[in-house]
Formats: sequence, C-alpha cells, structure tokens
Amino acid sequence: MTPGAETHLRRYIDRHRQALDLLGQLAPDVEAAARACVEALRGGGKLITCGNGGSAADAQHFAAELTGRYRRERRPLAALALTTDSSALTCIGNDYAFEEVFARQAEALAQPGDVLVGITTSGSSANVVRALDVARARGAFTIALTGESGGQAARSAHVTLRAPSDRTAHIQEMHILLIHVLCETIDDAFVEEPQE
Ligand SMILES: O=C(CO)[C@@H](O)[C@H](O)[C@H](O)[C@H](O)COP(=O)(O)O
Ligand SMILES: [Zn+2]
Repeated sequence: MTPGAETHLRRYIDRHRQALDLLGQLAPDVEAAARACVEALRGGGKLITCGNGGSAADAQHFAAELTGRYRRERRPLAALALTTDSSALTCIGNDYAFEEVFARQAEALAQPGDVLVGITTSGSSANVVRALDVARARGAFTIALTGESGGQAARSAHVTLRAPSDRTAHIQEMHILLIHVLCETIDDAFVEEPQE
C-alpha cells in the first residue's frame, strides 16, 4: 500500500524538525548575504536572481518581493529575475547553449555594486554556476543558495547559504524560508527611510 498524504505530511514535518537546528547555524552566512543585499540596494545597485525549475520560481518570487513588497511598506527596490524573459531564454539557449541562458544576461546586466543570487539545490547546474562566475568577474557580489554539498556554486559564490539536506524538495522548502528571512532583513533596512 502507498503511504498516503498523512504519512507524507508527518515525514516532511519530521524532516523539517530535524533540520531546524542546523538551519540556525547558517545565521552568520545569512547575515553576510543580507548585508550585501542591503549595501547593494542602498548604493543604487540591484539584485539579479536565477535558478532552474522550482528554483526559477524562487528566483522570481525573491525579485518580486523587492520590486513589489514583502511584509511592510517601503519604497520599491531594484531586483530582476533572469528566468522570466522567454525571448532571451530561447534566443540564448538556441543560438549559444542552455548553459549560457543566465550568464549572457548577467554579462549584459551585472555591474559592480549589484548582487547576483544563484539558486541551485544540487549546486551543480551549469547555467547557474556560469551566471555566478560571470557576475563575479564583472565585479558584482555573488550569493549561492544550495543544498548541503554546495557543489561548484559554493566555490563560485562569495557567500553560500547551504540548506542542510541532500533532497531537492526539502532544500527548496528551506530556500524559501531563507529568502523570506533575507526579505525581512531588507525590509528592516528600508522601512525607516522617508517615503517620497
Ligand atoms: O522543483 C523541482 C523539484 O522539486 C524541480 O523543478 C527542480 O527545480 C528541477 O529539477 C531543477 O532543474 C533542479 O536544478 P538544481 O536545483 O539542481 O539547480
Ligand atoms: Zn519543487
């Protein structure tokens, strides 16, 4: 017999309970990532995000929390996801390589003072790793959100937030928590600013 939804639910809850303490150990890295985001946005830079599949959704989610709003009222903040322009994705994927779909956009858009956030649960998606490398070479600060292993993405990024798991779905669930913590910290920095 297959386990059923209740069994799955309990397994997922248990998995999260076990991971929570380890997740707390990421605090210094989360602090460093949040500081880099706030400094970039304060300095007139922007956040650029990318990822594949569920992480593409997370990349868009993160960018939209900033240009739109997260929890508290503040000015709109500069952020864009490299996953949303189907013309750019198909042109670059078709004419160059899928590996280049984010890197070429990063080459066009990333500047010193920006932050590129690459989200990859395996840490080994070549298009995300390439984007981190290109953005870093262009003088942007780079943040990787990965699983426990970190993979090549962790070697390419200035700061890596390693969700303590090797299961894609579980890592993604922790990634969205980490993204919301970053948003909360960014809100802290900008809610007190006088509104225009
Ligand atoms: O959401 C899921 C699985 O939960 C999938 O869409 C998953 O994101 C895709 O398989 C991605 O291609 C995985 O890439 P990555 O996280 O290893 O960089
Ligand atoms: Zn998923």
